[in-house]
Amino acid sequence: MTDAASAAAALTVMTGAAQAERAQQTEAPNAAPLLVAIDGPAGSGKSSVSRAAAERLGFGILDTGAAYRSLAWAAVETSADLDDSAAVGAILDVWTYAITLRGQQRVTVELGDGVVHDVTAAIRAHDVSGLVSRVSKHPEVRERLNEMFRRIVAESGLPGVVIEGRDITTVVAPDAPVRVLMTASPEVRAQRRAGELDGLTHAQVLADIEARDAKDAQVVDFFTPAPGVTLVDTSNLNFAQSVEAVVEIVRAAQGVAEESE
Ligand SMILES: Nc1ncnc2c1ncn2[C@@H]1O[C@H](COP(=O)(O)OP(=O)(O)OP(=O)(O)O)[C@@H](O)[C@H]1O
Ligand SMILES: Nc1ccn([C@@H]2O[C@H](COP(=O)(O)O)[C@@H](O)[C@H]2O)c(=O)n1
Repeated sequence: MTDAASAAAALTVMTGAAQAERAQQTEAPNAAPLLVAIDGPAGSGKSSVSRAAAERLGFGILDTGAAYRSLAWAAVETSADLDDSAAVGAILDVWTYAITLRGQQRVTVELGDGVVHDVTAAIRAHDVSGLVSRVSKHPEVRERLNEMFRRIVAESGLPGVVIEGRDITTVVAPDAPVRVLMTASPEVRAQRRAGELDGLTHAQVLADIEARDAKDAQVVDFFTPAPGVTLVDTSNLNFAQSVEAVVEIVRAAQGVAEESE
């Protein structure tokens, strides 16, 4: 499939100036989607397992880390100080952010100058992973992104959305009918990630993910399940088993909802 065709096949949700214009042209969706909130530390499998589970369920998937990564990418691109909350906020004032909720992930950022950057690959770079905690530590930035996430989900028009990150079960969607904390031991997470990152040893990957988790955990708790949140430890589960575990939790919640109707 060409880039253009795959972008058309996927559902993209825009934010910012372009989103406001689009909202005037389209009708509001009918019902709020069923929300599946998934949190967890780096490399626990949140993104890949959430994506596969969402496909099985016919739901969309919102990867919230992609927005923080895109913001870090944009700060570097515009030489903004990542530690300065106002400078990072100024990017949010002008940017138009778009991410696909179905199909292959595509993330684009426009920084107010009309140039649309496809950052899908760039935001996964090792240096962006090392910088992203510096933008995600700002409470004002988090509040604005959280608003954006809620809007993206509400306007998706989908029957359900799996939304994954660090504070989805606790801050972004604490009332979601399904809330999961996905964990795995640091060694297992590093092992999985090392397979993806050429040139980095297991020890380097382990050090990187532990350092990022430690910084991120100063802002939000994604190690302990909040009350009502189901813990899924994937340390001893293969990929298919992890997906099955999430799908089962969602199906059980759907069954309970149907019984009470
Ligand atoms: N249960 C599992 N068994 C084996 N491999 C897995 C399992 N879950 C995830 N993986 C693999 O582990 C790697 C990391 O998973 P993923 O990118 O989904 O983690 P993540 O929690 O979203 O990480 P990050 O927060 O750093 O983006 C991927 O290569 C994925 O395919
Ligand atoms: N809800 C979230 C999601 C992400 N972050 C920050 O973004 C970084 C990248 O997230 P990945 O899921 O792609 O690894 C992460 O390290 C956090 O700094 C966040 O704060 N809240």
